[in-house]
Amino acid sequence: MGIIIQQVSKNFGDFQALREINLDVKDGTLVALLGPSGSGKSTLLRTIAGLEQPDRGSIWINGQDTTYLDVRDRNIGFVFQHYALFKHLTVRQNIAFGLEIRKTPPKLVKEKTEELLGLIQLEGLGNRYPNQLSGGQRQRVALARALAVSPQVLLLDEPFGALDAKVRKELRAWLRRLHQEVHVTSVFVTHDQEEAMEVADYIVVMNEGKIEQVGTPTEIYDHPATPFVMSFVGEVNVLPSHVDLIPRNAKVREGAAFIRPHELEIVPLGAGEGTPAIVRHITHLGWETQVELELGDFEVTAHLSREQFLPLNLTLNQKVLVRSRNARFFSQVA
Ligand SMILES: Nc1ncnc2c1ncn2[C@@H]1O[C@H](COP(=O)(O)OP(=O)(O)OP(=O)(O)O)[C@@H](O)[C@H]1O
Repeated sequence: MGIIIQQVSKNFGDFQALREINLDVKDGTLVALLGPSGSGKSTLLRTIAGLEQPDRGSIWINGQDTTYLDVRDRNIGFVFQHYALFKHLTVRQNIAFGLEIRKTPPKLVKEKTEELLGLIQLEGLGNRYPNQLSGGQRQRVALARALAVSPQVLLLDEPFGALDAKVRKELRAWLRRLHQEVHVTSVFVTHDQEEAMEVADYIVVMNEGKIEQVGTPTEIYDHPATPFVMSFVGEVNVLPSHVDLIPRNAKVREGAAFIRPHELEIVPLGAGEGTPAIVRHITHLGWETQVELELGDFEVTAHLSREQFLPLNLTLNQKVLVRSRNARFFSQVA
């Protein structure tokens, strides 16, 4: 079951926001729509929700054709970037709201509300008002409110976008655990590749209204299907394929070579094979060090772990050798 999107296109005037999207979101999975601003992520999410109508194509939710079904009849839970809690209701009343307007018996409302307060780990804060909560707590309440009515599908549009980096990171881990408990089919929009990697079972990479690739976080990172995906889901050096530092065992193809910074190795002069390079900048990033190197006409960026970096004793303008453990080739550049 889950969500099946078939040949969905959507125009805003002359602008094509979605181009023949085909996507299968398996039942009970958490899928991230990842892409740069304007790539069509929110439009696709809003189309699944019924807040936008596709111009062509169809959307099936749990076996039902919902393409033209009213938004209220889709039984979808929605969480937006900006907390849409009712200010004049307490946390408990906010969570209970959807159940009460559905005329759920009071005993059931109470049970469900307490269960959800436990699930979002805010048991002690049920009587507070939204303005007495932190941003992260408010988003947890928004999620509980969306889950209260047992939606068939949960849609989240940059739910942690307005929060600071530390809280975002905590909430990602929390959402992952929560999803493992509730297993509702969920689609999550983000432009943050780290967030998508950490939270999702599958990532859908979007660009200019099209899907570039669908895969697990590991598949997307290790086997990017296009230069766009390779560049979007992590840093990358793009070099002409004839450049020397490409590993000998790599099958050199036409086009450009894509090398991740952590795939580069630095070797002291005389200590092995490699392409001569000059150290131009060293930046300490905490758990790793970024070294920018000049190789004739090109610059490359290497990321070294502390263990790799310290024994090298690198200094600015030092001559070194550089080589790559890996490279991928694409015929066109992103
Ligand atoms: N109601 C609308 N009318 C006209 N153009 C729109 C409308 N909604 C979206 N668009 C355009 O469609 C494109 C895709 O927008 P969308 O919001 O889906 O992108 P996104 O990938 O979610 O970007 P962001 O991360 O910035 O939210 C954008 O160029 C946007 O300007």
